[in-house]
Amino acid sequence: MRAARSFRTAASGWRLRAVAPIGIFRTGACTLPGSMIKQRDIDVRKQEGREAVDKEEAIRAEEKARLVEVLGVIDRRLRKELSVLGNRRGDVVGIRQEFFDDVSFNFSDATELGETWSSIVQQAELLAERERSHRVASTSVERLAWQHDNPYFARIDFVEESEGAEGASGGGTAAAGKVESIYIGRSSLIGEDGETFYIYDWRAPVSSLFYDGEPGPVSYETPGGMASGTMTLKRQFVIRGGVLKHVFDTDETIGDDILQAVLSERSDTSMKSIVATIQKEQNRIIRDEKHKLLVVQGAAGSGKTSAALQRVAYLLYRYRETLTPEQVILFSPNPVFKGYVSRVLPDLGEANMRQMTFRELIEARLGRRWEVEDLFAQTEELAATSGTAEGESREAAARYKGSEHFFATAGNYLERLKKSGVRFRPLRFRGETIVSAEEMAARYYGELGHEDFGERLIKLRRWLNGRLNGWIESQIGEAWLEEAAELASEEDIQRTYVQLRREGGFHDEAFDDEDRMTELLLRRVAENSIGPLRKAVKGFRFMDPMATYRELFRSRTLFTACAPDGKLPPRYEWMVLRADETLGRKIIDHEDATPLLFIMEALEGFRKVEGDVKHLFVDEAQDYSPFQAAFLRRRFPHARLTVLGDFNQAIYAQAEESGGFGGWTRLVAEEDTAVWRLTTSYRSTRPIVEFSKRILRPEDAEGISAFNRDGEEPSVRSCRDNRELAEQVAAKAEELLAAGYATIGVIAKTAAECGDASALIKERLPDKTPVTLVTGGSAKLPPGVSILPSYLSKGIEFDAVLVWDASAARYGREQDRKLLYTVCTRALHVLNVYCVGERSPLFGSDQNGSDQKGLDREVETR
Ligand SMILES: Nc1ncnc2c1ncn2[C@@H]1O[C@H](COP(=O)(O)OP(=O)(O)OP(=O)(O)O)[C@@H](O)[C@H]1O
Repeated sequence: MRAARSFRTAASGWRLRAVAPIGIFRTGACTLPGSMIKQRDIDVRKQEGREAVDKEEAIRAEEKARLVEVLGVIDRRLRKELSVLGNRRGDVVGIRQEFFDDVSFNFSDATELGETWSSIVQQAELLAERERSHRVASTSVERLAWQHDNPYFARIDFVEESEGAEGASGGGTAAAGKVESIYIGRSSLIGEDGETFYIYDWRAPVSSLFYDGEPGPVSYETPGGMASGTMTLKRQFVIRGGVLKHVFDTDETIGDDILQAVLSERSDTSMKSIVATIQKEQNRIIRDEKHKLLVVQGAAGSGKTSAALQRVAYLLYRYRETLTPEQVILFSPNPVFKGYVSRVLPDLGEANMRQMTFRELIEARLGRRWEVEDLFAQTEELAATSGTAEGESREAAARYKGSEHFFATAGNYLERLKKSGVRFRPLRFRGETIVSAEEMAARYYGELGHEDFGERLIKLRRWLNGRLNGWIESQIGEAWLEEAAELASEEDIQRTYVQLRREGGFHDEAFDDEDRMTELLLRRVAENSIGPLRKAVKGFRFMDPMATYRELFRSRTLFTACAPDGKLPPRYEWMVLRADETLGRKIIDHEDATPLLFIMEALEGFRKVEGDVKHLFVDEAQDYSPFQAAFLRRRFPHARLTVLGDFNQAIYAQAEESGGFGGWTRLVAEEDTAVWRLTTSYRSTRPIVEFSKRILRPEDAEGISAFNRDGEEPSVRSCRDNRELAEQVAAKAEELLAAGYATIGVIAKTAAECGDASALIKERLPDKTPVTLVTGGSAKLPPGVSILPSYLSKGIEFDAVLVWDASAARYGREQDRKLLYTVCTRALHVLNVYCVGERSPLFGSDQNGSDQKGLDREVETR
């Protein structure tokens, strides 16, 4: 039993239980029945209580003294670094101001020009070097400043096995046979002697003892093998503004009290780091270095994203000599999420990894040539056509085109394309064909037929450029060109003149300069005229991936020949008609975008492959189709994968086919794959977790548990119409803001509903209340009231969630179950659901027959 004392701290408002050092209150006296307690026992207990308090005081005094010592070291270091920073800044400003004073300009001839150029380069290099040093000094100052605020959060005392278990607990460095006190913080602090470790970085091997171990025998992994010993003490601190607020000793892995306090805090518009309270099962994910593929299936709010981000920080620390932040990519579900998580790494003292959405990848490659539908637009359209024959066909097509079957079909198609079938676009100028598509195909499959795709295309490009050169020659003397040359710009004439001079023209012995000038000018003008063709050739646009891909939906024989089982997919005929409507008009449905890009990149020899990327993180991985998973693997062939998701939140049509993480786990050999489960939900209060779980089918909800944090029971309320709904939501939002909640999410199913909701809510709130309509393009989550569609709420969280119209009409189908669950699990402290008319049956579809607990409190407002 741990004795505990409750109090509220002035600074943070946390409600903490200060736990006395283990053993201090362990008297055992409480086991006696009251009537049997004699005066002697009471005296003993009083005495023991006094001793405990004395010991607690002694601990506080010891830790305060140590903190003062550490802050002193930080202070001295900070002063030194500030002066270095000042000098560096002076250097940079000086060089910038005098940049051109130190460069001697002379353009009189080529040699002088060369020298001028190299002196500019030298100056630029000097400036870059000083700027780099300035950046290093400034990062160091920044780190020391936050270290001064909160230098460490934990201490463990550890005796290594070989050293014996004797020795007194206390500060200082280790000596053989002595207890080593290890203080753990966000970043390390080493004394000027280079040997005294005042603070260990949370990512150091020994720090894992804090996350994984309890006092007693422990071991941890070091680069040189396992180290074993005994942990004699585990202590947690709350230090703010350089002041020791609380000290807790604990015999648990990470004490509940601190976690309770952290989770009860108000949320922020940016995600926070969790280094002080990483849980054992999360630590395993963060520090895994063995596996090429790490799959994390975790309940909503179980810390998948948090674990992923701390893992990035861990890897950047562990491999700091060989891994740069640019070699790590995190695929995020949407731009809002990107903004939301972007502070975590900088707060941990690391530069951010690259972040992108799958949409951005598609847009970068296809968006300039074609109009590409995004996942959100597809989702909105599926919602709008839901229940119609058209809607069902579209949904089936979306699922199929994301399937492994279709990936295999596309792979087989590529095999056939090696022999025939790639479509080309002719090079034409003013109605005249310079090179026809047939000629290109003949060369591609003739002379170049033995090369692989990438090489073929490069050689074909070279050949086409040769053909264009030949065509220009053939045009000299043609009337159109002479006319165009007469209208040549001043600049063209001057450039031609310079060219001719460089080639040795206009000197005494030459008599034909005029003719050569004319000829060169004609060539220049012809070249300018076919500029767009050259550009197209450079970008491989003579190859037509769209027509090549479309062929699969034109020829049934071709499709069945490529399909692994020789069969057409269901609704193939519908897909053929749809392809005419969309691809035929250069519009790309979301479900066609990845297959088209795959074919295009394969035909280009995957020249955009990012072989340098060493770690790929995919968050909300359940939303990726198996096709997309396989495509990413192909695109980042050398990257280790960390894939995080929750199949209970698979809300897109394309993902349903994958049935979990099959699409991902089949990408890497089983022995190189680890699958971890996170079952405890830390985000939401217990009542919210229990409420949300009942939306799921029992077999899916099984195993999800709530971290023990109390809160108010969620409620489901009925309203007559949207106006009354807005009335209630606006009133609740005001009440919550007044109560100090910082972020309130009003989550509607679609963007269209959000537009209505936003107008109605704004009308009912005072102008000063911050209300923001969050759209697909929003990159930041503002404080106050955010109104957003369900799919944009993925991965983020709010102090309070007000669900906008969860009626049977909006969330009535089985397919809506996971969406509704996702929406409800965004809430940290408060969840209120509103419905216009009949509430969604998904709330009451508890298959055990019991009704929703929250529904007991339903308020009938009619
Ligand atoms: N060990 C921890 N210590 C403190 N807070 C934690 C811890 N683990 C998770 N949390 C908090 O729980 C919340 C949910 O975490 P996170 O967003 O990482 O979960 P998730 O599994 O990615 O959720 P979802 O799948 O629902 O988006 C965050 O506020 C996070 O800070």
